[in-house]
Amino acid sequence: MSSRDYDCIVIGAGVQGSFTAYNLAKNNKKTLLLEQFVLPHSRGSSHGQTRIIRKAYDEDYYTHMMEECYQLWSQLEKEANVKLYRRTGLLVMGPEQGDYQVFKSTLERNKVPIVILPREEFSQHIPHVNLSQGNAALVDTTAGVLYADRTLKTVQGQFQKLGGVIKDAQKVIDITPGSVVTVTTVSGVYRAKRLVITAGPWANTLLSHTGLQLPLQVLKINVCYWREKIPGSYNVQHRFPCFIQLESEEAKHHIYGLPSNEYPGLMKICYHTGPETDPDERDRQTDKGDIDILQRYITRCFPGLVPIPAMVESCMYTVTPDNHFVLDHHPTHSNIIIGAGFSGHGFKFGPIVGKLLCELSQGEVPSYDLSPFRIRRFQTHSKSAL
Ligand SMILES: Cc1cc2nc3c(=O)[nH]c(=O)nc-3n(C[C@H](O)[C@H](O)[C@H](O)COP(=O)(O)OP(=O)(O)OC[C@H]3O[C@@H](n4cnc5c(N)ncnc54)[C@H](O)[C@@H]3O)c2cc1C
Ligand SMILES: O=C(O)[C@@H]1CCCC=N1
Repeated sequence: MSSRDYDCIVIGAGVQGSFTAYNLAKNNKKTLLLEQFVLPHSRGSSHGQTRIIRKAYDEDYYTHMMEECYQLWSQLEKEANVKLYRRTGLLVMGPEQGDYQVFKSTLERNKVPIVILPREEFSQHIPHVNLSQGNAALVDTTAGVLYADRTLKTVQGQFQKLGGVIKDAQKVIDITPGSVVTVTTVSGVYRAKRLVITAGPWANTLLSHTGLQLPLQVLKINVCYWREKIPGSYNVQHRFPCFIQLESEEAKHHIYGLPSNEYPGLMKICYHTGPETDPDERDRQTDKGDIDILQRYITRCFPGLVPIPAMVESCMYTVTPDNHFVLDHHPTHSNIIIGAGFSGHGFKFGPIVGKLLCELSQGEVPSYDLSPFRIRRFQTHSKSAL
């Protein structure tokens, strides 16, 4: 095997590609992880300080996957001797009869420890928040915060310790499928028996070299931080939880937030959708409709925050029509595996996605039923040129 030949190449060193590469190296596969930008970078979907981890979902299969996923997060923390997760709980609020009931049933059915907060006790448990009229509230006590940038550094470091090779500033510009796949970057040509594509917002750009297009939409998300009027009111050390507002007067999509933590005195609250963007032109997208919605919601429900964002960072979602991931073999080239369309909720699944993409690439039976994540569900959308 020459130095340019690998058992497996992974394209894209975001959370999903990094965990996939790490799993491959753990399985003694000679693995190359290619990244277009110099690492670390803030131009994809995995950067920033924090993400929410939770078992509260409306589908059982996500809650099931999270059972094992929590263990994998904890294993990585032990292995690398680093703290990646902080338990805070997740406050779920929503109109009593809507999605809220579905979340509650999934949590109860799966015996996830929750606390129901009756309206009359709400403010005693969650000060400085107004529960909307007709809304109910519960806390998923297993939920918390993941340290995102630290995770990428850790998992990439562990991958390298296992002998894995990372080449950054190596944008892939061509892929030639075959029993041995040839991958051409701006500065080299590499070959492998198996290829995993985890290119986030650039998935379709890369897939075009393989004759496949998926129904993916790239959205720009304004990551807004809001200042506490009284410092500490929403602080992680004062046990303020993460939250999801499922529906609201202001918005059809979820609004979610994390306690003030990474930037003292600032709480992160975002809207779970945004305007469409070209990933290479993200900062030319200046639509602020999401910020208007957040300002109205914060004024009404978080009276302890100044309703003008103190800081706005940028991130991107790559969404599928049903908001479920794509974890599958390429329909024509079975040695090419695709992890895409994480639809703004994929970070927490990184360890399990990495395990599953590794299993798929090795032709093993995946540990979970992947039918919700198959490409063929898009049959009416996907434009395969093959
Ligand atoms: C604001 C925001 C908040 C979020 N909150 C949560 C949350 O609370 N909880 C949660 O679980 N999830 C959350 N998510 C979602 C989660 O962060 C994403 O699902 C996840 O980061 C997607 O990772 P990825 O590896 O697929 O993509 P990316 O991180 O974008 O990685 C893809 C990588 O591929 C590289 N690449 C692309 N093309 C090429 C090429 N040609 N050659 C080489 N490299 C290439 C890119 O540069 C990039 O580094 C949030 C996302 C955002 C934006
Ligand atoms: O995945 C998550 O937990 C966050 C919060 C809810 C909306 C999307 N991302």
